[in-house]
Amino acid sequence: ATTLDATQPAPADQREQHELAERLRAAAAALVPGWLGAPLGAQAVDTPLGGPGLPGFVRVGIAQPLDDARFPAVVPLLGTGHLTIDADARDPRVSGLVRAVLLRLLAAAPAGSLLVRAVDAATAGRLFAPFAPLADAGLMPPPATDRAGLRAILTEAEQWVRPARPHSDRGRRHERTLLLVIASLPELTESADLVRIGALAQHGPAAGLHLMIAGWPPPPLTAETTQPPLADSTMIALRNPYALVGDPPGASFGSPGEHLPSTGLNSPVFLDEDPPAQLFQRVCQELAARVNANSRPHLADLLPEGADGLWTADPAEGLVTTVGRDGEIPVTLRFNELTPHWLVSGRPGAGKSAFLVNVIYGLCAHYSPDDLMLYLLDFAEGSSFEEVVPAGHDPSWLPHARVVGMECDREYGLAVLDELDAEVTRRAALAESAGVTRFADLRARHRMPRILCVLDSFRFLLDAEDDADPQARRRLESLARRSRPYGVHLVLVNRAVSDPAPGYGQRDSVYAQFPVRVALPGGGEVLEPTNDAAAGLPMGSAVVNTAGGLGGPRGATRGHERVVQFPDPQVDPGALAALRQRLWQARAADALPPTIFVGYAEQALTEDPGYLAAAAGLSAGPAALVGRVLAPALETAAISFDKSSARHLVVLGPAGADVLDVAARSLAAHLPSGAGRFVVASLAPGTVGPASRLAADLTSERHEVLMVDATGLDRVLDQEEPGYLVLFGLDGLAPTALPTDRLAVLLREWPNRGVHLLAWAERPGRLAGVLGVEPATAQGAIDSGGGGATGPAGDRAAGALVSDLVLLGLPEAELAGLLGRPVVRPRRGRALWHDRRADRTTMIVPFVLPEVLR
Ligand SMILES: Nc1ncnc2c1ncn2[C@@H]1O[C@H](COP(=O)(O)OP(=O)(O)OP(=O)(O)O)[C@@H](O)[C@H]1O
Repeated sequence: ATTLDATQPAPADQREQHELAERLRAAAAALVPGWLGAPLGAQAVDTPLGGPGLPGFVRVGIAQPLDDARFPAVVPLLGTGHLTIDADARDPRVSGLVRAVLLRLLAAAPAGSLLVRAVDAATAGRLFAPFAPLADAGLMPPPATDRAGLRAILTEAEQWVRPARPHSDRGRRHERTLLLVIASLPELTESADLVRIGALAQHGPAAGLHLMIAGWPPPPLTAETTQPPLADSTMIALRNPYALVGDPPGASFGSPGEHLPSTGLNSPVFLDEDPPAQLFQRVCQELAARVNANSRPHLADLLPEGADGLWTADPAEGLVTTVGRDGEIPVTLRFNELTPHWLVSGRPGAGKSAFLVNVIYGLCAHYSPDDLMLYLLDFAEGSSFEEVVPAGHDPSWLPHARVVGMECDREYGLAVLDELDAEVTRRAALAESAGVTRFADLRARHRMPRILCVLDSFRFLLDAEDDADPQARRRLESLARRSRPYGVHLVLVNRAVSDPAPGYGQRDSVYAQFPVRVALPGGGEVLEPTNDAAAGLPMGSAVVNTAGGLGGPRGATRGHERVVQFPDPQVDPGALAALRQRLWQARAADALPPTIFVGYAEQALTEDPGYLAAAAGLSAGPAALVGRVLAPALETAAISFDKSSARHLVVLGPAGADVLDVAARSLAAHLPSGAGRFVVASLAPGTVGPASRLAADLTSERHEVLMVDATGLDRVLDQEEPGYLVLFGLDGLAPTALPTDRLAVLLREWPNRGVHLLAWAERPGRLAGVLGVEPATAQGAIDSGGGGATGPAGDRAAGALVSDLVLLGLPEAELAGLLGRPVVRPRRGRALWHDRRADRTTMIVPFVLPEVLR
């Protein structure tokens, strides 16, 4: 300071001046690195944006105490006080400085941490035109250009400063700072407003508000408009061609008292000039992009904070999760007695899966698998639930998931509803015997999880062919109605494609059970027809309504409805996988993976747990495995052939040969090596190949195998030795070779000798009488043929000659004839397994042969 004070007249020793300038340059490099202090030439374009924290100092120009001694002139601003310039931005040096300082601060502050409000009356806002990209990012709205605009900004700034301002307004991540930049005041700004500015200067810094005002103090036109210098500000006074920089608030450039009172930096300062246009462009666009990316909610916002929060929530009164944010406010939804079920809709690609994944992960992070169990079913093509099951090299699964179904059949969905219904019945009985009515009380006596069942594209469940299936509707409605007090909750998800949309009105008996409505873009039909809150929703947002979609007066605040922004969990698949891993690692030692049902996938015998157990010598007795039962647990469809059971299996239908093949192989796998006796017959054209491959394979497992044709078969039909007859193409046998009545007699006698039939026929044809449901017909055949014993007429179980039928690819009429009642025809890749003894028909996914055998 002393040295600077000695600037004039020219110091005797200029070397000292140069050394000082050198030291000050070094100091500036440390104090205002990068954007804050470097010359804003074109070369600055590549400097990365952002910094570790709010910049405290900024360069305003170059001090030049001597012609050849220069150093950056640096002043404190953010975090300290304000900056005023005595001329307003009509002076190009001032406009250049204002834009340069603003650009430096924006570029150096962490993205989104600095908010700017600007006033520019003199050029009607053009001064700030290069900062326009920041408007959309919410960092800097278009500048105010008149008194009304100025007042609005002052009001906003006063609210910012007001001590009662709730914390949440300030952004949750960074403590944000507001910079009010006045490049030129509107003409005839009233003294009241000038006083407000003065007051803001006084109280601002403590609340994170700073001012940069060009043209302060304003010209003293009247006594009232005469303003003192702003509190806590560094003042810049323009001279020609340089400027003078006053002392910063609470500090001094000079050393007061030693010579004269300090009057600021005792050196002419050449103010920074207007930065090049491409610099504005780069900084503002990148900043806006970053802020947009940061301001989107993240999955982490929906999860409990830290590892301590995992699985600590109490489900007694309900399940709660954050589904998104309304501005800064997290919006939570519940599954409880008031809002037991949700209905979600959106057009394809509207983010339904994203929304669901958020909800599922949010709940699974809060509640332990002892408290929350999931059934997740998707009926359409899609991958909503791929996130919860093992994929690729990642073996983890969500330990809460019991059943995960993708591209599910209706039957599978209905079976899940039945399982849930049975659980509700069980819980109701427990509640009744305990004398309680609320889930919380029931759970206090019997620890049980809340169950959440998500049915994505649920309309497939309700719609059979074209008509709505009243049976499915009834089951869904009954479950939704009864489950309310027992902690069983449903989420129906609709992929809105139909036009006009189906009605989800309050009066509909099913949908009235679903008070929570979530409308994603294109999904407004879950709201009341008069409620247009979902019109024009942008991607990543949703209307959540807890009153069955009810609207309200336009513009009025609706307590039951909010528009939320929700994150896209796929933005960071690594984080999602890490969370799944964490939840998976935390599972109980005896936790079982979910049953995963993939509708389009084939079921391989060689991957079936029942088959694997049998192959490992762990079977309870001989059984033929024909597929997996289309029900939640996907149990193996096993037909037991132990000694006491009088079992025969006939597979009927065009594609049935493989099922017979699989059944015979699985049966052999249940028998100790060498203990089985099989007669394999190829009776229809095209069956020699599979029959002989089967015979060869059974032989190689050291079973006794006899391969025969029609003639050979005749010789073994009457023999006494126990064993299994595996007949490919039973309907290929000429009626003379095996009259129906003889077959009927044999079917009745064989079990007594330990002989069981496993056969495939393409069509029932003449066998229908033997296989069909009408005992009278079958009995008739027996009576007329061999005079065998008659069973009690009408007693299907006793009269059945073939205990088990597997039916696939047969026309509906033929199925109805065989089973004695109308049934839904199984689609490709599905079969009906009819157990005549139990009079039970079950939809199964029949096993396919391993690739090598096809
Ligand atoms: N919150 C979000 N913000 C922005 N993009 C999102 C958001 N959520 C999802 N997306 C994106 O939108 C696309 C569709 O999302 P998603 O698969 O969740 O939609 P969907 O409604 O389930 O689709 P579909 O009806 O085809 O199953 C994806 O590319 C996803 O990354």
